[in-house]
Amino acid sequence: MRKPLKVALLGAGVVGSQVARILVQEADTLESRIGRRLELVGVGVRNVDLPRPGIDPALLTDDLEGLVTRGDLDVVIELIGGIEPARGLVMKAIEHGASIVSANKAMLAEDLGALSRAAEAKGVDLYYEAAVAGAIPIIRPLRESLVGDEIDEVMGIVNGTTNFILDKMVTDGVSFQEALEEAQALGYAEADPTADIEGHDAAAKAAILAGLAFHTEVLRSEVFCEGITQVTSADIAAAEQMGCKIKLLAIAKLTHDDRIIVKVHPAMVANKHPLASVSGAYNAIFVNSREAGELMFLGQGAGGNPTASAVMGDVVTVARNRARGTAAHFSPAYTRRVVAPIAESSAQFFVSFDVVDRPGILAKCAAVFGRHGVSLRIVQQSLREDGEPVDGFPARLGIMTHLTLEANLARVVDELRQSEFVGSNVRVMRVEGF
Ligand SMILES: NC(=O)C1=CN([C@@H]2O[C@H](COP(=O)(O)OP(=O)(O)OC[C@H]3O[C@@H](n4cnc5c(N)ncnc54)[C@H](O)[C@@H]3O)[C@@H](O)[C@H]2O)C=CC1
Ligand SMILES: N[C@@H](CC=O)C(=O)O
Ligand code: NA
Repeated sequence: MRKPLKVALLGAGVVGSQVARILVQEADTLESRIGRRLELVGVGVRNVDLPRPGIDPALLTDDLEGLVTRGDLDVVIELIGGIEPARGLVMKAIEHGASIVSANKAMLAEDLGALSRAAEAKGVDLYYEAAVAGAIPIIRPLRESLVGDEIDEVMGIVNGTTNFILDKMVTDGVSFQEALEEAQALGYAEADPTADIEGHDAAAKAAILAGLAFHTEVLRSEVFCEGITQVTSADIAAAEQMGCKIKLLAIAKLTHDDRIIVKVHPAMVANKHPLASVSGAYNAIFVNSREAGELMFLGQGAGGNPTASAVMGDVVTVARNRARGTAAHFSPAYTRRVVAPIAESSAQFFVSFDVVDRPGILAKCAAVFGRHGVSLRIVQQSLREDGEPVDGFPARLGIMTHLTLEANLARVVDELRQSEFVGSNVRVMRVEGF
């Protein structure tokens, strides 16, 4: 009989516990698919005394460094999350000859280049399908299936927690906080949910997607990022009135001068666009490429079981390579593309603000947009339903623009905020698919 492949697991939380279960329960099936048995030889945890159903207590250790440096490991599955100590442990595991499977987008968005080069130098694998959009196969399509094509744009919903929250607020009318607590209980949120709601998790995923799509290194710090904490129920109602849903989007696209824009922000998505109907913790990603045209990937973006599916897909692939004595190298950075500043990105916007109700005000407002080269697509005026003027401003204008530069829109908003005929509550939302 051929020797089993030795596997170590770091972290037995929401995802790690499911991966451990599958490794044990499905050992025979996995063996038949790999041609070698997978032997779980250690599970690195913080507290070895906690009961962990389905995991042999003898495998538990809180000495994660000792585990990854024991020298006989074939595969290390990193599921502790966060940048350190995860990065140091993964580097050590690579140095000691283990292939890596990780779901850790925070770490990868910080250091994918260095980790890929270290894995390549050592002749081991680095796979991370679960790091972006949970169960959805998107890393492999970008780095393998589409590598012969030219990608122009990647756009999608890549954070399950925020999609779950926004969806619940609309469909069940629950508060932001209630929806967040439910997402945490269901295992969708990061250990620190600020990463989800402030957009940092989506920004890390956007950096990874952009790097793969455009064959370059993109760091988390280069990604423009706005989360959903500033989205109000009034924004949600305004979006509904316009026939849209608010979604947190991650967008990476080529500019006309071969730079890239990488951004994460909430947007009003027209109901007719397929992203508007992506509900709960589902994620969806559009890829627009020159030869293939438009592709859409949809599935569960968060949760223990869906994420474990993606992790196990990588484990089987890496183990098969290992069994054949090979490794696949996907150094992402074939080129060095510049990430353009957000001010140079274009978008459609919905700008809403309170105004005094006087003859000629609409023209004055339109002139502000015109002065900064922003063309108007739809103009709506509504008097307050309760008839009560807000701070002396009885009417509210909602203006949807045509595609315009972020820098121009910022000048419009500055001027509106300084105008005596506009109230202080100026809201701006980017628009997609309208
Ligand atoms: N939960 C989800 O839906 C998804 C999670 N991920 C990623 O998978 C990874 C794991 O996520 P979850 O399982 O949800 O997190 P979790 O917080 O449920 O589990 C992480 C586990 O690692 C342990 N841990 C953390 N630092 C440690 C250390 N220094 N030493 C020993 N143990 C340590 C924690 O005690 C915890 O039990 C993260 O990188 C996360 O971003 C990726 C896709 C989806
Ligand atoms: N917290 C993340 C988990 C998956 O990456 C999310 O909500 O999408
Ligand atoms: Na994935």
